[in-house]
Amino acid sequence: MACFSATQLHTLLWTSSLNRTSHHFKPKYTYRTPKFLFRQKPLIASFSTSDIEARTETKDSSTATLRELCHGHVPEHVIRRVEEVGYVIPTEVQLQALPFLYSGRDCVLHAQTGSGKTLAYLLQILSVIDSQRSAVQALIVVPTRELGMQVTKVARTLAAKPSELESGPKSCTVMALLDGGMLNRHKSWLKAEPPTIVVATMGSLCQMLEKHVLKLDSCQVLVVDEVDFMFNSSKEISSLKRLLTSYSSSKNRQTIFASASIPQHRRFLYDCVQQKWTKADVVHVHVNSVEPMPSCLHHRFVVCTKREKNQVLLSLLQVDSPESAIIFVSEQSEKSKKAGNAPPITLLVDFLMSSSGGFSNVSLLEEDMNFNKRAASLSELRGGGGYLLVATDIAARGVDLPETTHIYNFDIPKDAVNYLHRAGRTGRKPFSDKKCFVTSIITVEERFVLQRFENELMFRCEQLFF
Ligand SMILES: Nc1ncnc2c1ncn2[C@@H]1O[C@H](COP(=O)(O)OP(=O)(O)OP(=O)(O)O)[C@@H](O)[C@H]1O
Repeated sequence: MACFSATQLHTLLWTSSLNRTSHHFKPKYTYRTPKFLFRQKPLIASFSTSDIEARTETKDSSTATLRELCHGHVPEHVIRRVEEVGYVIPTEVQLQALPFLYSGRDCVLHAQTGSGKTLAYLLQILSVIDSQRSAVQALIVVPTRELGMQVTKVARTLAAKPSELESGPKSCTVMALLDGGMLNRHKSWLKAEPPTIVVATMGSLCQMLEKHVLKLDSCQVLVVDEVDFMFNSSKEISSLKRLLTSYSSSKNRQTIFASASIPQHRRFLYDCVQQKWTKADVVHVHVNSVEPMPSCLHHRFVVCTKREKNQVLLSLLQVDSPESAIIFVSEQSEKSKKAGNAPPITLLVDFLMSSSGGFSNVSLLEEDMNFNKRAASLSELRGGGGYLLVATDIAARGVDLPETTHIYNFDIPKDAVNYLHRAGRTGRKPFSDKKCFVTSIITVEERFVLQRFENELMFRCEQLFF
């Protein structure tokens, strides 16, 4: 149990409660493919990382640069722009996936959070599109507006001309078609001069497709980011299947799926081929398959009662004094909403702001905020300086705030996959091994749930005692 006094805060002792030496646990969601599925020659090319290395004629991973990897595939002005932005050395997933992507194969990019999957698929898009042509040639589907805004920003940054190139080819246009956006304006834009790349949430995309405003006849690349989340969402699944099969055909496009978590991936790959979401020779690029989370993450937990949680969080923040942190809070239940209770996230923000610790700079990100407020909240954080973001799980998928060093699970994630994605909001600097911290505040009853996550995701969690 935790007790809190100012003196104790400063004499806090972090003690490991775990003496386990081995953590070779079997992930719960390892899917055993029924033998009959692969009785004949496998329909699916599913390679482990080493298989891919063996089949890829890339340079030695320690010496290849992004320029060398992109040469002959990506236009020179895009390569220069990539370098100007600061991407010089490819990450492992980029090194493994780009040769397959450039060959036109459909790919499932399955690699840790923060491993650079976005740049991998954007480079492929930029290698095939013709910026002189006015037609939607690439479509990127994302689960949230936040991720959509972020991907749009990276795509626009890479598509812009390098600073020294004033003349030269016209750069391609990128449209963000995200829920809550100004869809009427987008309709006129789509009719007048279709953009080259569209980044869309499923809801907005379907509206445009159903009204025949958006046409996918010229779409050469379709990306579904956070694919497991999309297939798991009852709201998205039927539209997504329609997009993959009715609105467009896998024969006429390259299909790329990306996520850090693809539970039962063999089953998923089998479905991809059977349902014709991809072509039969789809490649599964699985990087770091034995270590689902970045190794620079240090996982910790504190056990306390529900009533002590606020105070424990405050103590942790005072002791850690993180420069930039995200605190994850559960969404308010429908029952609590109906009862007219204040959302737990707002109560927590109020508590932090009124606490003696002086957290005046607390930002908030949750589902019920309007589009502009949500956009403003994130761009403020990206503006530089330290931040303390209190968020629901809408910030758990894909959001890239590389300065985040600490994650606090004020409420325990609902499953291991959710833990992985929340934890993955930190440790997002590909070539840095700076330690980042993920701390869960749990009750005694929740300890076994956290233990289950440890087993499934193969990590060890250290208990903090006050
Ligand atoms: N080659 C590179 N060199 C340096 N930084 C890179 C490189 N590729 C990507 N990054 C940076 O790494 C961070 C994470 O990249 P990205 O958002 O694509 O991760 P992700 O694999 O999509 O993660 P998630 O699964 O959490 O969505 C970003 O800040 C990005 O700018």
